[in-house]
This record gives sequence, C-alpha cells and structure tokens, in this order.
Amino acid sequence: MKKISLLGSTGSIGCSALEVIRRNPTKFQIVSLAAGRNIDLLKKQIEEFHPVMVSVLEQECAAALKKKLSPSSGIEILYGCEGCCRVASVEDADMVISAIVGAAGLLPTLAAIDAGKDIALANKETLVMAGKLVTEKAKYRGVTIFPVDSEHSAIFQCLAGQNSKTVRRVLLTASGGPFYRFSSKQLESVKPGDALKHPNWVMGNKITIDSATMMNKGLEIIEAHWLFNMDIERIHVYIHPQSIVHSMVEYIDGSVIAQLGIPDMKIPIAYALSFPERLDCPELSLDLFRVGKLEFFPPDVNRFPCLSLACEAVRQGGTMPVVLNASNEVAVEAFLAKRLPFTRISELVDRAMSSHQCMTSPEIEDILEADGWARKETEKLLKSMGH
Ligand SMILES: NC(=O)C1=CN([C@@H]2O[C@H](COP(=O)(O)OP(=O)(O)OC[C@H]3O[C@@H](n4cnc5c(N)ncnc54)[C@H](OP(=O)(O)O)[C@@H]3O)[C@@H](O)[C@H]2O)C=CC1
Ligand SMILES: CC(=O)[C@@H](O)[C@H](O)COP(=O)(O)O
Ligand SMILES: [Mn+2]
Repeated sequence: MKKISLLGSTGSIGCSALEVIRRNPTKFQIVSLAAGRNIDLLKKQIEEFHPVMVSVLEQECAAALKKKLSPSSGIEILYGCEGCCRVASVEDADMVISAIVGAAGLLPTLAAIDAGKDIALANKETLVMAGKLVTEKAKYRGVTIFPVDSEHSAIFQCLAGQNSKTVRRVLLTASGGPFYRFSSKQLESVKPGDALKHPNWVMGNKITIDSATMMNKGLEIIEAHWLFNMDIERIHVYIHPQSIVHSMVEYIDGSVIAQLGIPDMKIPIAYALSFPERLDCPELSLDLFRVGKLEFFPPDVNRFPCLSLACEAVRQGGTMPVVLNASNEVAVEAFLAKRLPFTRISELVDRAMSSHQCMTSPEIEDILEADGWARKETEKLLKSMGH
C-alpha cells in the first residue's frame, strides 16, 4: 500500500488524482491533503479519504473547516505555507503529489524532497523557478521525481530508462490552444471566456490561459530541460491539434517513439503513482479510427511570443526563469480580471524580463526574492501601461 500526501487536492489534477486513488483502494492510501480556499470540497474529501492532517490557505479557512468537521474526526488542521510544508513532509507518506498551481507549489515540493518523499510532479512552476536546485536536491536525497504533466510523462515513457546520450531530440507536442489559427489582429480582441475554452483538456484557469498564449509550452520546455537533462536546442515544439500524441523521442538511429492516449490526466497520474507497474483503467481507451487523423505543424513564435520568452529565460538562466514565471502569473491574473488585453500578456513578461538584473546560481532565498521583485515590477509596468 503506497501512502500518499496530495497537495492541491481541490484542483483539477487533485480531483483526478483522487479518482485514481478511489478506484484503487488496495494500492493507495491518502495520509494528508493540502488545498487553498475550497473548504466545502475539502470537507467531502476528508470524509471520504480520512487523512490524518490537512492544510488550507489561511487561518480563517482553517477555522471555518474546523467548524464544519465533527469534533471526533481527530484530524490536524494547519494553514499557510508552513502548514502545507508539514503536509508535504508528513512522516507516514511515501509519495507526494505536487499539484498546487503556480509559485506557491515550490516550497512544499522542496519540503517533501527534504523529507525524502518521492514526488509525482504536476506543478511545473517548481522546475521553472528552481530546476537546478530541485533536481540536485532530489539526487542528493535519493528522491525520484515522476512527471505528471502529460508531455513529460510521455517523454518519460518513450525514454523507458534509456541513456539521454542516445536521444537525438525530443518532440514536445502542443495543442496550440483555442487560437492557434487566429491572426495577430484577431488575437488582440480575445476575451477570458474564449481563452478558457481549451479545445481538448479540462484544466484549472491558470494553465488554460497559459495554453492559449503558449506560455504553457514555454514552461514545459524548461520543465523538460531539467527533468531529462536536455539542452533546449534538442527540445522541438510541434503543434498537434488533436492532443493524442502526448510527445515523442527521436533516437540517434532515426527511430521515433511516441506515447499516445486520450487527453485524460488520469493516465499520466496513474503511471506516476504506480511506476513501474501499470494500473488497469478499462475506461481509458483510445479509438484511433474515431480520431481519424493526427496532424503536426510548426509553431509561430511571432503570434505566440511566450515560447521565445521562455527559451530566452533558460538561455540567460539564474533568476530569469523565476521572473518569467512570476510576471506571467501576474499578467494572467490581470487578463482574467479583464485589466489586460490578451496580446499584452507576453509584452508585460518581456518588459519585466528586460528590466531584471539576472543573478546566476541563485539559492532559494534569491529565488523567492526574484519572485517577489518580479510581481511588484509587473504590477508597476501594468499601471504604467495604463491598466
Ligand atoms: N490541470 C491539468 O490538466 C494539468 C495541470 N498541470 C499543472 O498542475 C498544477 C495544478 O493545476 P490545476 O489542477 O489545473 O490547477 P487548479 O487551479 O485546478 O487547482 C489548483 C489547486 O491548488 C490549490 N492552491 C492554489 N493556491 C494555493 C496555495 N497558495 N496554497 C495551497 N493550495 C493552493 C487550489 O486550492 P483551492 O481550489 O481550494 O483554492 C487547488 O487545489 C499547475 O502547476 C499546472 O500547471 C500540469 C499538467 C496538466
Ligand atoms: C494536460 C497537459 O499536460 C497540459 O499541459 C496540456 O498539454 C495543455 O495543452 P497545450 O498543449 O495546449 O499547452
Ligand atoms: Mn502539459
């Protein structure tokens, strides 16, 4: 029985992970949960999975949750980043699923690694912000990071333990989002409601907007760079509107190995939880006759500049990817709040990166400082741009 701590239990990945666990009660057991503010859903999860410890975003949420639960539940209720880090390092857990959205996922994931837990990693921002630190720490602690992100799970499966020296390149697939056929002019007037309609995946709001700007693919290039120790020049993005081929690996002999499946996150989650075994999921079946065609196109970095910004951030290294990520988080929130036009998301990130004094080889304190600086700077730029 694998004991699991789940961070971000009330989110899209969190709920899919609980569905996998629900269907495999003899294989997995939840020991702790962390969420943000959705205490109604968290209460239901507590009553079903009986964790010994939970954490929520703020003290008020913890107090409200305590009132809703039976006094005899005996559960420990914590809050804030500290509470989340305790959930992530709870003694009993073998594995931590890191599925909080954004930079808030970094410290709890590091706490889990420090405590020697294997990680099922959905929170790509962790590797974008602190890839060097996280991978080095994981190696030192003997911790394995299993990718949950669908493309990285695909690459992991295509690599099948092979030495990366035998790999010529990685073909990272992207749906292109809802606007991949839009002209620059059309992109100027897209609204949050349009951008939140991903053609193939049902996901949280932040990653859905990132898919629409293609910043998601930029973040995923950085994620693949750290997970598979691969230069970004060997990571090539392919627009694949069907989201059936989740990524491919080309070997030095010319063989290309792909992983295919329906677009359902339960597949990569199940693999990360059960590796090296595979779980029986009869309902998750791919009918290629129904899919009919699989198409591949090159990305257009002129209409989707976030891809180039992400590559530039890795090339500069140090704290630049931290700024890319933080500035993007602020810009996405501003777009969702209808403060910022869609096409200005990339412009804002670009401007924040341009005004950053990049620091090489940052420690965790430097990373957090750069994150805070970028958030303030982006807010300042937003105002100076009249938003
Ligand atoms: N959704 C998907 O299919 C995929 C997601 N990912 C990645 O996985 C991560 C999660 O994405 P997704 O599930 O879509 O996001 P959601 O927005 O659906 O869920 C986010 C989760 O994080 C919690 N949360 C947010 N902020 C905090 C905080 N400060 N402290 C503690 N908990 C917090 C939320 O709590 P609450 O709702 O209670 O406030 C919620 O449980 C992201 O990094 C994303 O890029 C990667 C591949 C696919
Ligand atoms: C499900 C998943 O892994 C997402 O990251 C997804 O790939 C987003 O789709 P895009 O390819 O449109 O970014
Ligand atoms: Mn992905």
